Amino acid sequence: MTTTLHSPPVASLLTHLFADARKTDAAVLAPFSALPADERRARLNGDPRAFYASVAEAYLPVSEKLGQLLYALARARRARTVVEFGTSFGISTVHLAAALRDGGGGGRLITTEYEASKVRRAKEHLTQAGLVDLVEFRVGDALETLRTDVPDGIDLVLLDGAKPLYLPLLRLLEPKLAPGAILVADNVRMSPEFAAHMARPEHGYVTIPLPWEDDDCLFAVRVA
Ligand SMILES: C[S@@+](CC[C@H](N)C(=O)[O-])C[C@H]1O[C@@H](n2cnc3c(N)ncnc32)[C@H](O)[C@@H]1O
Repeated sequence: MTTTLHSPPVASLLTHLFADARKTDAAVLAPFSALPADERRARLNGDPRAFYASVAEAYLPVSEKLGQLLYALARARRARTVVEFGTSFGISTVHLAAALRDGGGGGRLITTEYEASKVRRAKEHLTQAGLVDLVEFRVGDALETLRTDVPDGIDLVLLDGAKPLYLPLLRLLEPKLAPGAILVADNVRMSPEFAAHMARPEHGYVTIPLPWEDDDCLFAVRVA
């Protein structure tokens, strides 16, 4: 049996998007990578809106391995309600929406992104993948776009936007999480407050770091 993720239109779209991301991001991020380390750190730790606007042409995608994991986790959870922070051009969104499709009962994936131009491209990619009907795109700052009209019983959350927002967003979404909900947070080393919060069992999560060679992720399950 072939999954939607591995079916020709989606698999070839993802192959193309990951290849384009490698090429595009190398070019877009070259001036940033050439900066002295302290300047790079200052920009990363500065105003996130300004940083992401300065690299708005970059995909900054999840890795191929993390994409596969997101699909597998959403399938294992039989997810119906998924929230994603950080749409970019929709690579992770395609993986998550494919899992909703293959879960059989449809579902709702709410994804949010600052940059309207990125959302337009993401919508095109989800349309090409035949998955756009499962996705609700919200343009703006996640702290505002996810403040209202988020359903109860969230099965899975992907945190992959501005790192200082991980903890405030967790607090915003926590009342809506289903028991046993899954959280995946990428680049957690850049969000030490969030990582410290999640590491304390009294906060209601069992967590496992996924320190892959090209990732720095936290996998967590809501157990409170
Ligand atoms: C690492 S990229 C997301 C990559 C995407 N998950 C993928 O796999 O293709 C992070 C994205 O989050 C967006 N972002 C960062 N902070 C945000 C915020 N506060 N609200 C909405 N979007 C934000 C950025 O513009 C950027 O496109």
